Amino acid sequence: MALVNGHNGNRATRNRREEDVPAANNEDNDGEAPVYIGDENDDGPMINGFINGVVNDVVNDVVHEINEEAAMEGNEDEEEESGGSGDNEQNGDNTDNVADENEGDADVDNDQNVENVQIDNDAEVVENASDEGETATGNVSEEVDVAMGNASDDSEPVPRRAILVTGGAGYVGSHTIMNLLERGEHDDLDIIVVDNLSNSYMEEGEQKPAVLKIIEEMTHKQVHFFKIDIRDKEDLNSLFNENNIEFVYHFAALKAVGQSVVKPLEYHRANLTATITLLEVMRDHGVNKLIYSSSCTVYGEPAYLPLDEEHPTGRNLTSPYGKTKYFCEEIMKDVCASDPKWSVISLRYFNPVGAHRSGKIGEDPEGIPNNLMPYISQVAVGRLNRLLVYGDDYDTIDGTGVRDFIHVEDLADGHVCALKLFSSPTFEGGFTPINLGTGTGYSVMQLITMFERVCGRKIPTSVVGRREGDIGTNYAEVNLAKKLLGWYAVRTLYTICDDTWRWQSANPYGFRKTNPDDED
Ligand SMILES: O=c1ccn([C@@H]2O[C@H](COP(=O)(O)OP(=O)(O)O[C@H]3O[C@H](CO)[C@@H](O)[C@H](O)[C@H]3O)[C@@H](O)[C@H]2O)c(=O)[nH]1
Repeated sequence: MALVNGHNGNRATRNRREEDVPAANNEDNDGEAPVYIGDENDDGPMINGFINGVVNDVVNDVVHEINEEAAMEGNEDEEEESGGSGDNEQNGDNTDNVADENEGDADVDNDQNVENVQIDNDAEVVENASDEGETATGNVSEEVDVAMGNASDDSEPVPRRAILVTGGAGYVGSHTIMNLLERGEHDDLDIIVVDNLSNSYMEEGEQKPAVLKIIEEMTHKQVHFFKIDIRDKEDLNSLFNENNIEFVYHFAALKAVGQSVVKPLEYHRANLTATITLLEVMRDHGVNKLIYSSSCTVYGEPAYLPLDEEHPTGRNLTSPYGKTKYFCEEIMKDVCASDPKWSVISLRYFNPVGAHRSGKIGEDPEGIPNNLMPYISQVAVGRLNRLLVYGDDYDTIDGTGVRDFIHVEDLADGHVCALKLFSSPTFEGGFTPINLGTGTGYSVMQLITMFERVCGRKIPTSVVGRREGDIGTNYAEVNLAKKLLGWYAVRTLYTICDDTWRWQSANPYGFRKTNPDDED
C-alpha cells in the first residue's frame, strides 16, 4: 500500500465553498483562512525551507481521492466486511451523502486544479515495514529488545535514538506521529509512545492502542508502545534507562476546560504531577529537549486580540485546566533558567479540530465529548441527540463563542517543524512559547452551519446558559510561528468539517467497532 503525502508544495487557493462564511474576528476579513504568502514565482508553500504541509482545499480534494485509492489498496476486504452490519448500513447512508456531495465538488476541482497536484514521491511511504511491528508488545523489557538497533560487535547493543511521545495514543499526539512518519524526515528516530489510555482505546487482548495500529498499517512503520502512566516515576525511569531518548513530545494531560471546573483536583494532579515527574526523569537522564503541548488558555481572558506570545499569561485564568497549563509553563521556565542546556518549545494551541484526511484516524474521546467538534460530529452521525450551545449572549458576530479552530493536521505539521527548530543553528534554546492557531476566529454557530453543509443534515441544537470557565472570543497572532518554524495553518473551516465528517461517518464509534454504550 502506498500513501500519497499531501505535502505537495502547491499554492493554497481560496475555497469557493467557504465564501459565504465571514470570519467572526474581523469585519474586514473576508473569511478566508490563511493562505500561502510566498512569492508569485516560487512553486510552493515552503517557508524557510520547511515543507509546510500546505494543501489547499481544492488540491486536498484531489489528494483525498488519490489517497483514498492508494490507501484502499488491500483494504477493500476490510471495508466490505464492516459495511455489512445494521449499524454500518445507517452509517453507509451517512457516508453516501457525503461521498455524493464530495464527488461533485471533486470533479469540478479536479478539472481546474489537476495540474497543480504533484504527488510527493519522496514522501511516499516506503515499503520497509520491519517484522518488529508485529512482535512489539506493551511489556517494557520485551519492547526494549525489539527496539535495539545499531548493535556493536563486542558490547551491549546501543539502542537507536528515540523520541518519546507522552500521550501519543491521544488525538493530537497520534496525528503528530502520523505526520512524522508520513514525512519520513525523522526515520532515524524510533518513536516510543507512553500513554495510560485514559482517553484512548485499546482492544482487549491487543498490545497497542487501535490508533497506533492503524498508523502502523498506513505507514508501514513501527511505533513502540508502553502502557505507562508518566506519574509513575519508576516506570518512566526504566524506560529512559533502556532507551536512547533524545527528544520528548509531552502531550499527556487532561484537557477539557469545562470538566476541569468540576474536577479541579484531578486536573492538577494529572497535569502537574505528570509534568514534574517527566521533567525530573529527563533531567536525571540528561535529556533536555522538550516540545510541550500548551494552550492559549494560559492567556486567560484576553486583554487584547489577536493574542500574541507577549500577552500576559496567568492573569484572569478562567479554568483549572488553564491554570495547569500556565503552572507547567512556569515550571518549565524555571527549569530552563536553571541550566542553559534545556530547550523547551511550548506550543500554545488554539482549538484543535478535524481529522486525518484519510478518515482513518480522528478524535475519539472516551464517553460523552467535552469539546464542541466531537459533540457536533457525534450528533451528526446519530450517536447523540442534540448539541447544547453554551451561551448566545457573548459580544460576537452571532452571540456564540468565537474560537480559532485549527485543523489537527496543521497542528501536527507545526509539531514537526518545532522538532526541526532544535537543530537550527540560530535557535538559542531556553523556554520558547509559540502560538499554533490560524489567526482567524469562527463562532460556534458558524462551525455548526459549516458542518451541516458538509454532512447534509441538520444538527439539532438548544441554546443554554454560558459554560463556566469559558471566555467569549479568542484567536491567535501567528507571526512568531511563521518566523521561527516557517509554519502557518492552511486548512480551511470547510476542510476541517469535511475531514471530521469523513472520519466520523466511516467510524461512528470511533476506533471501536461497536457502540460502547451497548457494552455492559
Ligand atoms: O457541547 C458544547 C461544547 C462546547 N461549546 C462551546 O464551544 C466553544 C469551544 O469549546 P470547546 O470545544 O470545549 O473548546 P475550549 O473550551 O475553547 O477549549 C479547547 O481549546 C483550548 C484552547 O482554546 C484547548 O486548550 C483545550 O484543550 C480545548 O478543550 C466554547 O464557546 C464552548 O462554550 C458548546 O457550545 N457546546
